[in-house]
Amino acid sequence: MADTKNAELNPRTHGYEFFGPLGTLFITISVPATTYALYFGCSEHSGGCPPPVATLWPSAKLSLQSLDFWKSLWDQQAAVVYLAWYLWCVVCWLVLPGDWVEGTTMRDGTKKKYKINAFSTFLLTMGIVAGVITRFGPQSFTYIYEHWVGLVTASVLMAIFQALYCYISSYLGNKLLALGGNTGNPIYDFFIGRELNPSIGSFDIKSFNELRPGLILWALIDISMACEQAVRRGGKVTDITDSMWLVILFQLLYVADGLYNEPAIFTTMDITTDGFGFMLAIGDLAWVPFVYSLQARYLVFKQVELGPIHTALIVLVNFTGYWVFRSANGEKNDFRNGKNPKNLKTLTTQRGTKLLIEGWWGMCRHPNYLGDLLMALAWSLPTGFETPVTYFYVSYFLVLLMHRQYRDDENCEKKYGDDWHKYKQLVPYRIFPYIY
Ligand SMILES: NC(=O)C1=CN([C@@H]2O[C@H](COP(=O)(O)OP(=O)(O)OC[C@H]3O[C@@H](n4cnc5c(N)ncnc54)[C@H](OP(=O)(O)O)[C@@H]3O)[C@@H](O)[C@H]2O)C=CC1
Ligand SMILES: CC(C)=CCC[C@@H](C)[C@H]1CC=C2C3=C(CC[C@@]21C)[C@@]1(C)CC[C@H](O)C(C)(C)[C@@H]1CC3
Repeated sequence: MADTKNAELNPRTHGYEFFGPLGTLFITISVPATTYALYFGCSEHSGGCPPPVATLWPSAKLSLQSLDFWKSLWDQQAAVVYLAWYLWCVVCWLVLPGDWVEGTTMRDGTKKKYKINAFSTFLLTMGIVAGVITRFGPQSFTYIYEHWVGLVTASVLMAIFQALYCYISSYLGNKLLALGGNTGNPIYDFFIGRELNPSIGSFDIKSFNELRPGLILWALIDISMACEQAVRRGGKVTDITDSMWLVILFQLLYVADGLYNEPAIFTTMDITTDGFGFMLAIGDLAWVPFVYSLQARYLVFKQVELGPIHTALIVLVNFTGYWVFRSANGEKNDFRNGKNPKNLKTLTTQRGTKLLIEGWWGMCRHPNYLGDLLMALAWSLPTGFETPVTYFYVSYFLVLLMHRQYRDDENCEKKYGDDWHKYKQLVPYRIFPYIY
C-alpha cells in the first residue's frame, strides 16, 4: 500500500534532457575538466591567456601523461582550508539568527521551511576579511591566488562526495523525488539529482549549497585577486587598477544581491523542480567560484587601465543590466507573493495561478535573463580585448540561459497547457525583445 502511494507520488521519469546518459556523462567529466582547463589555459604560470598556440597542445599532452602533474592537483593544506571554509558556512547557518520562512507548496502538499541568514553570513565573513586586510595589509589575503589548483580540487571532491551521498540516500526511506531525475539510469539520475530536497534534519542541502559556500567564496576569491594585484603594484589598496575595481565591485554587488534576496530562490527552477545532483553540486561549489572569477584572476597578471570614459560606459552597461535583473525578479517575486503594486495586467490560467502579461514580463518571457546577460558582459569588458578567454563567462552564460529558457518553457507547458500557448502568443519573445 505504502509502495503504491510512493510510486504515484514519484512516477518514473520518461524522456531525457541533456542528450540522455551519454550527454550527462560528458558534462559530468567536462565541467571539472573545464574548470581546470580555464586555469591552465589562462594563467601566468602556464605561459599566458591562452599560452602561445605552438606550445599549448605539446605541453598539455606532456602534462597529462606525467604523474607529477596529476599529483600537483592535490594540495593537502588547501583541502583543509577548503573544508574549514565549508564548516564555517555550516556553523554560521547554525548559530546566526534568522527567520524560518516557508518555500512553495510541493507535490505532496507540504511546504519546507528554510532558515534565512545567508546575508548575515556574508556580512560577518566580509567584516572579518576587511578587518584582516586593514590590519595586516593586502599581502595577508593572497592565499587563494597561490593555492588555486588545490582549492579547485577540494571543491570538486566536495561536490562528488555530496552528489554521491544524496544519490545513495535518495533510496533510503520514502523520499520525494525530482520528476526529472527518476529514470532508473544511475549516470543520468546522479547528474540531474534524484531526491528533490535532500536534507539532514532541518538543514536543506540544496538551498544551502546554492547560496553560501560557493557564492560567498566567489566574493572572497575576487577580493584575494585584488589583494594580489595590490601587492604587485606597490602594496596599497589604492594601487588597484580601475578595471579590477569594476570587476570586483560588480560581482560583489551581484553576490550580495543574491544573498540579500535569499527567499527569492525558493521560486527558482533549481529549488522547485530540479533535484540536487552532480549538476548543481559541481555548479554551486566549484564552477561558480572558480570560473566566474576568471576575469579578476586575469587582471592580476594583465593589469588593464581603463580611464574615466571606458569606466563610465562599462558602469552604465552593468547598472542597466542590474536594473532590469532586479526589477524583473522583484516584479515576479512580489506577484507570486500576492502583490501587484503597479496593477499590471495578468492572464488567469485554469491551473489557478495567474501570469503577468504587462511590465517586464509582458516584454519577453525572461526579462531577468536579459538583465543577467548585460551584467555578464559588463564583467568581461574591463579585461579589454586582448584575449577571448575572459569572455568565456558571458558566452557560456548565453548558452546556459537559452537552454534554461527552453527547459522552463517545457515545464510551463506541462504546468499550464493551453494557457501557456495563449501566454506565448501575447508575449512572443523569449529573452531579447523583438529579436529572440
Ligand atoms: N548567475 C548564474 O549563473 C545564473 C543565474 N540565474 C538567474 O536566476 C534567476 C532565476 O532564474 P530561473 O529560476 O531560471 O527562472 P525565473 O526566475 O525566470 O522563473 C521561471 C518561473 O517563473 C514563473 N513565470 C514565468 N513567466 C511568468 C509570468 N509571466 N508571470 C509570473 N510568473 C511567471 C514560472 O513559474 P510559476 O508560474 O510556477 O511560478 C516559471 O517557471 C534569474 O534571474 C536568472 O538570471 C539563473 C541561472 C544561472
Ligand atoms: C555548468 C554547470 C554545471 C552549470 C550548473 C548551473 C549552476 C552553475 C547555476 C544554476 C542556477 C544557478 C543560480 C545561481 C548561480 C549559478 C547556478 C547555481 C544564483 C545563485 C546566482 C545569484 C543570483 O542572484 C541567483 C540567486 C538568482 C542565482 C540563482 C540560480
